[in-house]
Amino acid sequence: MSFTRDLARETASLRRQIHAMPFNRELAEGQLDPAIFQGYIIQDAHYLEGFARALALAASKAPDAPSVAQLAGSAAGAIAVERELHNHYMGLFGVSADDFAAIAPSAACDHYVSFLLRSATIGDFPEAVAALLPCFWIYRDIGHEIAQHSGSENPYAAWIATYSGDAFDQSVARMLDLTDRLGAAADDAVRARMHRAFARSCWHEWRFWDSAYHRETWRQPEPFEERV
Ligand SMILES: Cc1ncc(CN)c(N)n1
Repeated sequence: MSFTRDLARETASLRRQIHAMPFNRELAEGQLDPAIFQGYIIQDAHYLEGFARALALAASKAPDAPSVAQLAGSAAGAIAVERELHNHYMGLFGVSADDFAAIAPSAACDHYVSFLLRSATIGDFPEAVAALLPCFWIYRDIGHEIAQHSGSENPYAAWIATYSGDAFDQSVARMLDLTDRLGAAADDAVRARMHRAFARSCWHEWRFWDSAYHRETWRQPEPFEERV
């Protein structure tokens, strides 16, 4: 069994739950509340910047030039292609650059990005790649599944087309191939770290959609009066 099949088998239950999330079901039907999608897109724009930084950090640790080029290319692609998608929806929703800048990353977004940056900084190269893989793989699978059931009149068609399109497929295939090669060359300890990093990022993907759907904000302490 290939290493990525093994990763898929171990996270199958969580990944099925992600497909069944109300955010993804309602998006597929074109019924997702636009206010929820708007909040998600704003958070995703924050996420993408951190994701691209994590890819660039991982690229700097790659053991060979083709892997450096692959990860650095994915970082550039995330900024160019997915940013354009975000700008498209922010334009539709009337969210200006200043509005965007005034909205802080959510706790879920901050947590996910921090995890990716930590994996790419403190972790070794295989661990960083395993942490980054769900960002590619889960979106491809969700994009394809939704594309099968949804039409061009869906208000989220541009989002669906991006993640079910050929360009995204190709970048996912390259990431899967890289992970398989790293998994095959790794010893048990490295493979165990890769499994942990992969599973944690799958959980972060679930959490990101869950948090967007419930429009979570940072919990704050109640106002507190000092007694003198
Ligand atoms: C949270 C999240 N994860 C993954 C992707 C796809 N790069 C994304 N746009 N947003």
